[in-house]
Amino acid sequence: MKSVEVLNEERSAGTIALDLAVVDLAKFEAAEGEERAHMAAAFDKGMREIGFGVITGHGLPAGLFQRVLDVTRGLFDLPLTEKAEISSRVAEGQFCGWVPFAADAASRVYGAKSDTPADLRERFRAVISNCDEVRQKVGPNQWPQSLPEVRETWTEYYKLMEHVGARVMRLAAASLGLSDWYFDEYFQRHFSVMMATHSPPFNGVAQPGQSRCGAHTDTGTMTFVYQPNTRGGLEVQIDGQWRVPMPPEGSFVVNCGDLLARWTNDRWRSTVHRVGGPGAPLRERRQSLVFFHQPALDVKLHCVPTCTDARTPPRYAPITLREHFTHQQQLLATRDVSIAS
Ligand SMILES: O=C(O)CCC(=O)C(=O)O
Ligand SMILES: [Fe+2]
Repeated sequence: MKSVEVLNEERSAGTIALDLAVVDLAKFEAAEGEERAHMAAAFDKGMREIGFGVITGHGLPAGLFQRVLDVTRGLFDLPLTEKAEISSRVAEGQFCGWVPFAADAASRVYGAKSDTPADLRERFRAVISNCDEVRQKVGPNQWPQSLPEVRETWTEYYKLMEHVGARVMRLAAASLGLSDWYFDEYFQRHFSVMMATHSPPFNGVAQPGQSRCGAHTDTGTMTFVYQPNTRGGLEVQIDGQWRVPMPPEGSFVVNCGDLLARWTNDRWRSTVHRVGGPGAPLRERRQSLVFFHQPALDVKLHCVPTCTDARTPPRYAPITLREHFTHQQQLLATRDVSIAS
């Protein structure tokens, strides 16, 4: 068992690539019989053993990633006074909007000590949904008035990602031996969060254990990460070593969060990861686009039926996403968090 602090201080293995199962979504959807079963099995194996995979063939238009990165860079480059106007800190309970550089630490949320150094990144988050309960949970979106293209481009990306998320959950269903549509109903009023991160070029000396985003697991179901390059980027902790996924250009790294691990009775793994840890190059500006695809807030998630049998009873009680958030906060407040290595 390693503490979060120890994980944060462990040096990046740097260039040791992490091999991930790559699934071409369009090919999967067109495949039949043995070929389809083979692709589903590869995804299942990746989620069981590593908790991470790669999605290609998602159909997002060429150039969209770069457009979103460009307009969002414009947002991050706004004067601080303008960014303060769209801050997520304007009101209690407000979630959408800009989060300043080094304002918090993902590891702290995960349970690290409160003096864990802050993450070397700023963020912007939006939830483009009309569902009442979703809006109530996150507050209004906070778009920069001087850059209308941010709202337009983000809306385009978010709408396409809703669809990619639903398609990947069909792949997930097939991988778990369920009917393809098993998860659809849970995502009807989904609570998905789009987030962009920005780490400006860093020439200073990072504090011990400081990174662009400290060691943590994701809370929700599936996370889709697009990063334009891997330098100073995502690192995944496998067998005690920090390893670097090397996804093909234009693809997503996809990972399983705590709630999906729970839903699958721990058949799938929610694996510890971080960004630009000690030893990683931080001199270049880094941006990433992260889409947390999550189910409806108030639908009970019962153990996936193919993940339990007479010898493997459900380990956890049914739970909703909203209850899961509360439950995790309570756990973090009380436990001395250590992570199995
Ligand atoms: O920026 C990234 O590539 C991923 C960040 C991350 O893991 C997170 O915020 O949960
Ligand atoms: Fe994460």
